Amino acid sequence: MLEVRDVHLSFGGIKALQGVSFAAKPGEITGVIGPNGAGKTSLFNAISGFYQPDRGQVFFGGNDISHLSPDRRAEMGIARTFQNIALFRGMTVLDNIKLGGHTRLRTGLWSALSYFGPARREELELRREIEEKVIDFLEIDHIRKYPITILPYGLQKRVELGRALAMQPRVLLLDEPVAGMNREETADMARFILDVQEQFGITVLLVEHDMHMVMDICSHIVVLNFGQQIASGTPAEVSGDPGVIEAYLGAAA
Ligand SMILES: Nc1ncnc2c1ncn2[C@@H]1O[C@H](COP(=O)(O)OP(=O)(O)OP(=O)(O)O)[C@@H](O)[C@H]1O
Repeated sequence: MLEVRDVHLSFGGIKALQGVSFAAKPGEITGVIGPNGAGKTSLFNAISGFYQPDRGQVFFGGNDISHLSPDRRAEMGIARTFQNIALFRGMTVLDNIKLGGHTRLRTGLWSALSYFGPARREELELRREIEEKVIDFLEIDHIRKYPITILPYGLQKRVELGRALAMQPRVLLLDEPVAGMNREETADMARFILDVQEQFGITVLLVEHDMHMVMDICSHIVVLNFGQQIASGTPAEVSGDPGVIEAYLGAAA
C-alpha cells in the first residue's frame, strides 16, 4: 500500500533520514517511534510530499509517487494531520470538515463534470453524505456549528482527524495525535483510531511519543534514532530490542 525505500533527507549538515525503508501493511496501524529529533516528522513530510528526499523513493499502491506534489498525493488518498493543530481557527467545525472533502473531490471526474447542474448537485450531495458520516462517527454533531477556538484541545484534535477522514483517505498519517492530551482524551482518540482502521479499513501510519498507546494499537512499529531505522517489528519485538532500549535510555539520560 505505502512503502518508503531507502529514503535519505538532510538539512545542511543534519542528516534527518538516513536510508529508511519499510512498508505500511494495508488496513493495519503502523507506528513510527523514536526519541526527539529522530526524524519522524521529516519522514511524514517526505511521504506526504512536503519535503523532497535527497535519495530514495515513496511508493503508493505500487506506483512511485516520489515526484508528485503534496496536493496530488492528497488527491490520491494520502491524508495527514499535523503535530501542531492545523485547522482554520476562525471557522466552524463543519466548515473545517468540508475543506477535507473539497481537497479529495475537487479534481478529476468531478471537476470535469461539475460544469453541468446535475453532476454538481450529485457532488454536493456526496460531499454532504461524507461530512455527515464523519461527524456521526467522531461523535461531534453537538459541536458542528462551534468555532474551533472555543473547543478544548482534545476536541480540536478530533476535528482535525475529521477533516482528514472527509478526504476519504486510503492512508492516514497521524503526527502525534494524542500529544498534549489528558488520559481520557487519549483513550478516546485511541479508540477512534482503532475504529478508523476497523470500520473503514484505512491504512494508518502513526507517529507518537505515548508508548502505551503505540504498543496498544499498532500491529507493527518502526523505530528511528538519529535518522536511522534501528528496529522494525511487532510491539513485543521492538520493546524487547536492546538497541531500542539503549536509544530511549540514552535519550532520557
Ligand atoms: N526544516 C528543517 N530545517 C532544518 N532542520 C530540520 C528541519 N526539519 C527537521 N530538521 C532537523 O532534522 C532532524 C529530525 O527532525 P524531526 O522533526 O523529523 O524529528 P522528530 O523525530 O519528528 O522529532 P520530535 O519527536 O521532536 O518531533 C532534527 O535534527 C531537526 O532539527
